[in-house]
Parts: sequence; C-alpha cells; structure tokens
Amino acid sequence: MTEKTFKTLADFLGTHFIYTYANGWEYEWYAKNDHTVDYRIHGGMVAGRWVTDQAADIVMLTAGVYKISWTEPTGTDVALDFMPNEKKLHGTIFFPKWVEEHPEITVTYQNEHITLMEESREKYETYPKLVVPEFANITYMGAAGQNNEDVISEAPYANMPDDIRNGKYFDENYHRINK
Ligand SMILES: C=Cc1ccc(O)cc1
Repeated sequence: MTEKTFKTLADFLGTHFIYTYANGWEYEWYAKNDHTVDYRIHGGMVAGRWVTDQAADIVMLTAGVYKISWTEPTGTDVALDFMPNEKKLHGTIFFPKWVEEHPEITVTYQNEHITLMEESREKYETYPKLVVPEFANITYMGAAGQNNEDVISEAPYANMPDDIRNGKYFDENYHRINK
C-alpha cells in the first residue's frame, strides 16, 4: 500500500485502488492515464464484470481530490470522487433499468462483447434508472504507473483482492506474478 500524499493530478494518474462501498460492493479501479480507466468488480450487483480502456474525464477538483466521469456502452453512467489522502471516495452509478433486470448480461470482460452491450441497451428498457450513490473505504492503493497493462489483465477470482493487498499478485515492478 503506498502511503504517499496526493497533491497533483500527476500524483493520482497511474494509481490502482481497491475499495468497498458502504453497501458492501467491492470494486477495483485503475487510473490508467489522463483519459482512460480500467476496473474489475469483486462484489455487488455486477460482481465478475471487468473492463479495460474505458474513456473517462479525469480532473483534480482541489489538491488531492479527483473527479472521474464516464458513460459506458451499456448506458450506465458513473461519477467518482476520490479523496485518497482520506482513504475514501464517493461514487454514484446510474444504471439503466435493463442492467438492474439483467445484470448477468454485463458480467463478462466487456471489451469482447461491446456489440452485445449496445444491442441490449436498445432491446431492453432504460427507465427508470437505478441511482446508487455511496461512500467507499479504500482498502488498497498501489503506484502501478500509467498504461500498465498488467494491473487489470484477467477476470476477477474469489481471493484476488486479498492476494493484491497481501503483496502476492504484483512483483516489485508492478507486473503480474505467475502470468
Ligand atoms: C460501473 C462501473 C464502476 C466502476 C467503478 C466504480 O467505483 C463504480 C462503478
């Protein structure tokens, strides 16, 4: 776990996080570069889903406070406010009705199923949306560096967050062990 103090946008970019929302949902998220995010979902309504190279808007609101916003091929919208110095964030997820009704369609490596997501968002209902606004506690922070393809590179498995937190998943150069 890095214990650095976050001051600038450069301090944030390249950081890898694991956190648990107040509703119990566990997420892993990586600020890949100044316009791209990767993530993996370990617990909650769409546990098992993982995504790489999602385009996002990433800004610093004030020293050490970061806001990230994006819209997904599923039609899901996300806004995250990270306060890494406090080991906290606030996230709001805006799920279209169809994701709430058919979460299993989205539980996959999305990058290989973009057409299915686009077809599903047309086929099923969008409204009313399910809004999930929650604070989260950050349980892991790693200085992965930008554009590190090893950070989010395989499907989530049961003990993956513990392996990462216990230093069993990445080597000293932040490359995946046992790849
Ligand atoms: C739907 C994606 C998503 C990714 C990270 C997060 O904290 C919330 C939602």
